[in-house]
Amino acid sequence: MSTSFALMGLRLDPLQCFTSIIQPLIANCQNPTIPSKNLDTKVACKLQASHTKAATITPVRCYKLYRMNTAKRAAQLLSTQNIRSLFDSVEAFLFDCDGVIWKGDKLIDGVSETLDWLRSKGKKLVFVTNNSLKSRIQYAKKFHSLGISVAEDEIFSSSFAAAMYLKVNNFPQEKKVYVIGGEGILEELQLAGFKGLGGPVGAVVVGIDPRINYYKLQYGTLCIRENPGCLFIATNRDAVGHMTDLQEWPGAGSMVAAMCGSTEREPIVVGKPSTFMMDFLLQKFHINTSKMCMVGDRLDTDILFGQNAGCKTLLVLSGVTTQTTLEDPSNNVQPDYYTSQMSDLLRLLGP
Ligand SMILES: O=C(O)COP(=O)(O)O
Repeated sequence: MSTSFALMGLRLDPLQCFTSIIQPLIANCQNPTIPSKNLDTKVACKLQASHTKAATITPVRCYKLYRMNTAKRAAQLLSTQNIRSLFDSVEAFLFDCDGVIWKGDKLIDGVSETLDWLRSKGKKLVFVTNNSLKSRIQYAKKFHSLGISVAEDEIFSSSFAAAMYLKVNNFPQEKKVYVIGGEGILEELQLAGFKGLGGPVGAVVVGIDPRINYYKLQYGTLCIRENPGCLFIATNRDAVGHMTDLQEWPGAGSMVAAMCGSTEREPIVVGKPSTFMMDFLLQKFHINTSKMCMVGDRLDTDILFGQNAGCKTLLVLSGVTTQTTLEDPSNNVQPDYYTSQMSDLLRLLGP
């Protein structure tokens, strides 16, 4: 028998109740355990929040706690009062690139000095980008051309994630991968031993593609619809990005949406907010995620990625998110801190 829940005048089915209320609540709890996922009869989870004992809770109580929890956790403006505790508790800063480090090919003010200063203070620096146009090697060159020294293995791009997803899932080398996206994906696939041309196609990877056209959509659609078991992988679903300094342009989300429309399938997303890349990051940096701070300009990718992985989170307003969006009542992703741009770390704490 199926059950639905009435919350704030809305009727939610058990799955909606779980994904929109209980999951976010669990993500905010320190030590969650879910004894039962049998949502048809009764939704229950054990909650170990800082101020309550473990208890079985109903969806309504869950919702109230969730509201209390998020209300308490509204983002704090980064200031001289709170920055020290953040800084001292963090061993690694994870930086998103577009909107945090650069916009298009233009470096954001103060980035270079701030990164140098963080390194001089012994902080590990990691760069996590959803933009799949470049491979890790190409990103290292881009950093270099902008006067910043970053090693290839400090960069985690969604192009790399797409190739690693196939690798860890033992994608057969004899099958081919059709790519709607940029050179970065093809280069990472090649480095991982996969081929992008010929047939039979066993996976379609979709990322941002400035040369998207109807033929590519048709070929990708045919592969997914006609080849049994063909994987549909999206590097990311960012709505927009700063492909140039002055404007926001359609992001990979628009190409992925086109493929969802024609295939009537949902993709496996390997970029932020999925924590798939975190496993690779942890192989290099043996640091507990609670000692990491994810710095990003998007709530639904960067900040959610940080939160999903258990990192501290800092939103910068130098990219796509405005303070109005952050404070809008419809926004349910609250970072721990926010500030105008990443160089505020240096301004508030530096010499
Ligand atoms: O360009 C994009 O779509 C996103 O890139 P970012 O993750 O570096 O912000």
